[in-house]
Amino acid sequence: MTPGAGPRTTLPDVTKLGVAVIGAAGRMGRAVCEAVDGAADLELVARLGEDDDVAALRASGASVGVDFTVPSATEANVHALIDAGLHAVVGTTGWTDESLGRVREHLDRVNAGREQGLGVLIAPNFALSAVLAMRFAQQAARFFESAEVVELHHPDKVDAPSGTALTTARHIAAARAEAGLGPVPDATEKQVDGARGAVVDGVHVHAVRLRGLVAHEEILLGNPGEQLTIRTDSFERSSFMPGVLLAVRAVVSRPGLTFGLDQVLDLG
Ligand SMILES: NC(=O)C1=CN([C@@H]2O[C@H](COP(=O)(O)OP(=O)(O)OC[C@H]3O[C@@H](n4cnc5c(N)ncnc54)[C@H](OP(=O)(O)O)[C@@H]3O)[C@@H](O)[C@H]2O)C=CC1
Ligand SMILES: O=C(O)C1=N[C@H](C(=O)O)C[C@H](O)C1
Repeated sequence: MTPGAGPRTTLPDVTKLGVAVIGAAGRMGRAVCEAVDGAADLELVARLGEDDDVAALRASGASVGVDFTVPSATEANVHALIDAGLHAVVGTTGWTDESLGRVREHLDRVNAGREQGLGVLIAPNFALSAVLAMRFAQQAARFFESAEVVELHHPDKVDAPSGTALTTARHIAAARAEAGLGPVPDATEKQVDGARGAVVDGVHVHAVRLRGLVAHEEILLGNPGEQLTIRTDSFERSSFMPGVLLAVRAVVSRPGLTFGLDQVLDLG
């Protein structure tokens, strides 16, 4: 574990919220460290990588751990943060109903014995444009016969489809089911494997990987004679930082599990 701001010669500033970043050397981790460093009310007290022990954060002065790592590591990190008595903000992808359920149970158990409960906030996307795109897609879905999701990312991304696209597709599917819509129309009888993308709760999701891109998504909604396209583009990782900082500040007073940044925005 490397102290956040070089060798520390004084105790952490107790008027600031102490933040530890896990995955600190990664693309998002580096941006989060910089954003936390630049926030007057936050103090970056630790940067962790793959070989560091999350349990050591107990004595670091950190109140919140921020995880931007890899899908195979994130759940264990969150349980370790809870065991160390920290709140958690998580942007890493790969969460399922089952892994979310385990975190919820863990929090219930730990919070039963605490005056001030711990919170975990997991968001598939912290960019405001993406959060709004997901919400707009959910609102529009019931009015359209067809719906497909196309996500486009940098080629160094290890998972496909993106966590944002999975969440978008699930929201669209739920809205369609609630409105009593049947399956999307599709006469395909014969295809090269994968040509129609992945199917998430009945919604086709397509993943593009292209050098030069950061994070982008298009939601296509179709009716006879018309189309609605909802598009979000993160051109830079700075787009995620206001949402991450908002989540860090919010999570300390939101005991239990929160899924999605929309939950802390006043979206109605
Ligand atoms: N919610 C959101 O708004 C966003 C979410 N993401 C998601 O965040 C995650 C990270 O993305 P990105 O920063 O681009 O990925 P990177 O590969 O750049 O960074 C991941 C970092 O995690 C480290 N790491 C791997 N395993 C562990 C572990 N067990 N404990 C601690 N650190 C570990 C890696 O170290 P090493 O390289 O040494 O293995 C690396 O430094 C992805 O799941 C991505 O989809 C990305 C952007 C926005
Ligand atoms: O890996 C990325 O870059 C991103 N991952 C998240 C996802 O999978 O949805 C969020 C954003 O799309 C960037």
